[in-house]
Amino acid sequence: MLNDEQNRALINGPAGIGKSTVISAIVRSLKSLGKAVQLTCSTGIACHVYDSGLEHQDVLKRVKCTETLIIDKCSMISSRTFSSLCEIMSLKNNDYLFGGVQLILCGDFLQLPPVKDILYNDDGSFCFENELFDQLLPHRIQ
Ligand SMILES: Nc1ncnc2c1ncn2[C@@H]1O[C@H](COP(=O)(O)OP(=O)(O)OP(=O)(O)O)[C@@H](O)[C@H]1O
Repeated sequence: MLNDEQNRALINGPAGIGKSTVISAIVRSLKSLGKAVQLTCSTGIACHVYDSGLEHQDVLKRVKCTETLIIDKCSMISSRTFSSLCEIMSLKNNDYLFGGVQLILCGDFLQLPPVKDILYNDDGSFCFENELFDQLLPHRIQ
């Protein structure tokens, strides 16, 4: 389990290796410790950020109470969406990237890539191509 000094992690591996199983175990463990965990995936994030139908206040409340944010299928999170998420999470605490929440990304960058979206000026580049990614996670994707 991650401690306070291991505040962020990338769980990366090929299809069927057991990433989602590990995530489920992490969620169970963190919840048993009383942590406020939000688990979502790339399609879920699209729903929450753009067209979830939730009242803004509901999203804001959820952002502010989140202690750990887990994003599964992160290969489909574009660089632009990653920046947007970072901005949204800064509503919790503007002093830290992603509002200072514990961030756990999970996925396989050799599976589905982000979807390009001209309407949102999204060129479909990967989240790991975003400079914020380097600041948040020291991992290198080649
Ligand atoms: N330690 C393990 N021992 C045996 N089976 C496992 C183990 N971990 C996971 N599995 C099984 O392997 C299968 C794939 O696991 P899981 O869905 O977690 O993989 P994944 O890496 O998330 O896959 P994908 O990238 O395709 O979403 C599941 O049926 C799961 O129950």
